[in-house]
Amino acid sequence: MWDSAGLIYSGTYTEVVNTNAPMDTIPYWFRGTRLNFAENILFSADGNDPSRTTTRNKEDSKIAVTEVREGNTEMRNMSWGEVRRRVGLLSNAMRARGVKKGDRVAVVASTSFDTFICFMAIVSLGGLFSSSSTDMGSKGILERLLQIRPKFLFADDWAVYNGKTTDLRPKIAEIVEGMKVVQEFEGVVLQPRFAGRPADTEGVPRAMKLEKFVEAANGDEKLVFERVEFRDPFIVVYSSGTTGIPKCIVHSVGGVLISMLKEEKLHKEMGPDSVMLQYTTTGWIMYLVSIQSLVSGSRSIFYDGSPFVPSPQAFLSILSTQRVTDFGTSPRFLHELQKHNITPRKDFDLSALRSVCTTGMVLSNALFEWFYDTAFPPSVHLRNISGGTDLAGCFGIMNPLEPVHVGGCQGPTLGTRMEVYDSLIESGPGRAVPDGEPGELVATASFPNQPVFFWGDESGERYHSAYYARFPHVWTHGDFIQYHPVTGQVLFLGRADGVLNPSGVRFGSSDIYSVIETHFLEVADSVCVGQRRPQDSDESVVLFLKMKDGERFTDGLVERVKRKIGEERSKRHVPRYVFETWDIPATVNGKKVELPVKQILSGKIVKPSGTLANAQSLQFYYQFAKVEEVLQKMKEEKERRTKSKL
Ligand SMILES: CC(=O)CC(=O)SCCNC(=O)CCNC(=O)[C@H](O)C(C)(C)COP(=O)(O)OP(=O)(O)OC[C@H]1O[C@@H](n2cnc3c(N)ncnc32)[C@H](O)[C@@H]1OP(=O)(O)O
Repeated sequence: MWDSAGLIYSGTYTEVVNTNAPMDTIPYWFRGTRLNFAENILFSADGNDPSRTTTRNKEDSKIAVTEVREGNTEMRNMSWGEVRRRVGLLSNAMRARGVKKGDRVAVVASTSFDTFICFMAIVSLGGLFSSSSTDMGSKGILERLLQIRPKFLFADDWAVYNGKTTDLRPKIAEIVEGMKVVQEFEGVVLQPRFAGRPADTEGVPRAMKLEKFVEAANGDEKLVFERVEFRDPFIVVYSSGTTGIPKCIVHSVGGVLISMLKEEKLHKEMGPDSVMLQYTTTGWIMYLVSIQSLVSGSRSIFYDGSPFVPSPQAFLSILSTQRVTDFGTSPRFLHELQKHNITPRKDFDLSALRSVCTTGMVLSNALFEWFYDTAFPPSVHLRNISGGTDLAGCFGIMNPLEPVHVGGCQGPTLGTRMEVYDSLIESGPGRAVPDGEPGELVATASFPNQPVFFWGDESGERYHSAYYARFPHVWTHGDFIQYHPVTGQVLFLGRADGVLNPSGVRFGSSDIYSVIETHFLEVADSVCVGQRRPQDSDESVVLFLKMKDGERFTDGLVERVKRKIGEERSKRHVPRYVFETWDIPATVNGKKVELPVKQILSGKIVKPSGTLANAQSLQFYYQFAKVEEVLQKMKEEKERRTKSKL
């Protein structure tokens, strides 16, 4: 890949990687080379000299990015020339305001041009970019920002989603208040959601408008790229587990670039004529995917808003009007189309469309069938992929050389030694299962896009325990998988941990527990799991509350819990069901155990592990495998009580 990828870099390496170093020591790849992320996105390499750049396939007048806002009424193009000029201007403004290599700039914003320009500007200086979406609550955002301590926060002034317009300034003001303790934080830059109509900064302390911020560049649009070492960091992304604050996962410039080029060139065959529309918010790793397609000179369309408003058809019409070649979406979106009998191939000109990529949750077999039987032209490549934030890439991925079979992903990604380990082995050296049997997804050798560290985790302990605690020197990803014995496709059978995943939006149960622990002192303990039974098309989040002695579980409490989670995290975090429980399974060491509860709710019979201190507690949860019956009983009970009161 190094020789053929077309990277822009300087320096040379003597060793690709030390293959004798265990992967948990995060071996150095391509040591001695220097490169810049933004430079590789904004230019192409000169074929004769990789340290020189050209604008080949990225000519000044060619359209680089298109911005489409909910409802399709706001649609704008930006050429490569303008992108470069605006990145130059903003990066010079940042430099003039003291931003330098290693500094962090965060955004809370939509997938707009402004966010993209900001991303490129900070990384052109050798700084780190980090984005959160506007639907996140201020508490969740602060948990991230207080860890990474950005110099500036770029934030949208307004958001439009589901037909609703929200003034984000009160939320931003709360964030600024929370950031008081961060010495290096210089303030907020408000990005205008409505082009040419920036909101005033009143009510938001330490804020200035974007147009004011760029004045510091004095009109200087010249781009100067700081080439950094291959494994220097350029982005921080986040994931939450079952305990503690979010993990701030730091990825390296070189690792992600080479992995991206591998995906774009070999797995996806993207080129300068490709047009990519990836539906995402800035809070998901798919945002990086919407940027990565630019590396090969493709055009990327940034959509902002709900794909269902004003109608799924309005959203789908972008595929034909913009001649989209590669569309990225989610199983949940395809399911909605199927549910509403929408057949894109009948209603739209999809002659440009080459592929539809789905990710985030398992794509059901029924959707594979529907996709080809009913919905999309047979020539379109259905590409289901799986990977994640932790690797800014994929484990299971598309393969243009082989057929698509129903279920899972076509195969493993190149350059990553992915294996399946026996899931019954809980610790100590792992063992690969015989071919075709299910087990834990692991990586047994270093790959370039391993994250380099977690921000703020000086000892490396959190990093180590996130991936390497189960099997020594082996990355355990947390997915149960199986290679199909005949086709070799990778079947994803579910998460091996308590990560929640409704509609493909992932978050950790700790996001929920911290809200309960902070605001609901009448609750003694809680357990939050995802329920997805064979008959369910999506995962439901179910929260159980154990009340303190003498405290009552009431409808009012449920309502307050849901409201608070919505405010502090996001509406996407709000549990579908909240029930009372009497006991929460825990290990003999007192650690709450979610997995058996999740499995029971999802219709499985669980053999309790010997490490459970209160195995009998599991019995209570079996009734919720038929949650509809529980709800019906509760309703009847309530009616009976109301009647007897009357
Ligand atoms: C390689 C890998 O493996 C990597 C990955 O997995 S990356 C993760 C990939 N995941 C995905 O792509 C996720 C796919 N899912 C989706 O895109 C969305 O669930 C969906 C768009 C399909 C569903 O949308 P939806 O039905 O509107 O629900 P959702 O978007 O969840 O909205 C829920 C609530 O949040 C609100 N909301 C969402 N975004 C908002 C925003 N920016 N501002 C304000 N409110 C917002 C909505 O208004 C809604 O509230 P109301 O009910 O009061 O209206």
